[in-house]
Order: sequence, then C-alpha cells, then structure tokens
Amino acid sequence: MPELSQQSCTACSADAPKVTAAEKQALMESLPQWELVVLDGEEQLKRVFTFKNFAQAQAFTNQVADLAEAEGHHPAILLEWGKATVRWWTHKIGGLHKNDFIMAARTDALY
Ligand SMILES: C[C@H](O)[C@H](O)[C@H]1CNC2=NC(N)=NC(=O)C2=N1
Repeated sequence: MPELSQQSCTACSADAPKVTAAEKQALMESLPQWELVVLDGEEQLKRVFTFKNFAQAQAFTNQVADLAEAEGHHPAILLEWGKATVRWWTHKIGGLHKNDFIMAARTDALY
C-alpha cells in the first residue's frame, strides 16, 4: 500500500463506514503532528501550521484549498497572521473516513 501522501480520496457516500479505533491508531502513526479532536460531536483531525507572516500563511491556505478542490474533499481552514489551522473530517458521515487521513498527509506534503 503506498504512503498516505501518495494516495487520493475515494468517493464516499453517507453510509460509508467511519474508521475503526484500530485503523485510527495505525493511521495516526503517519500523522504525528496532527491531533484528534471532537467538535460539535464530530471527530476531526487538526493541525496548526505556523509561518513568518500572513502572506505565507495565506499562500499555504490557497494551496490546501486547491488540493481540496482537486480531490473533492474539503477542510475547515482558519487563516490568521502567521498561522493556518486545518481540520479534516467527512461531513457526510459526521466523523473520520480514511480520506481525511489521506488529505492530512497530503496537507503535510505542502508544508
Ligand atoms: C457534493 C460534494 O461532492 C460533497 O458534498 C463533498 C464535498 N466535500 C466534502 N468534504 C468533506 N470534508 N466532507 C464531505 O462530506 C464532503 N462532501
């Protein structure tokens, strides 16, 4: 199986399964900078990326947005001076799908 960052999202439907606890634990080993959070009852992956200024954070944000649009899978991104906070989860299943781990790894590859 290729590295997470070499994979692309798969189409997922509202009845797609969330990752299991065992899958989560294994996948998180590839994402040491990310944390698992629960917001509005939905489990998500979160990482804060830091930059020297707003312009660099904005450029990174745009790269992540372009990646998301290309993959048809979209994050929440908070853009601030010197920081971009990225959260990945799958809206239609209200939690984490393997796609979210793939996109987190692809986000790391942009940094
Ligand atoms: C119609 C459109 O493809 C779907 O709504 C996609 C868009 N991007 C998405 N992004 C994320 N993170 N979760 C989704 O369930 C999702 N669904």
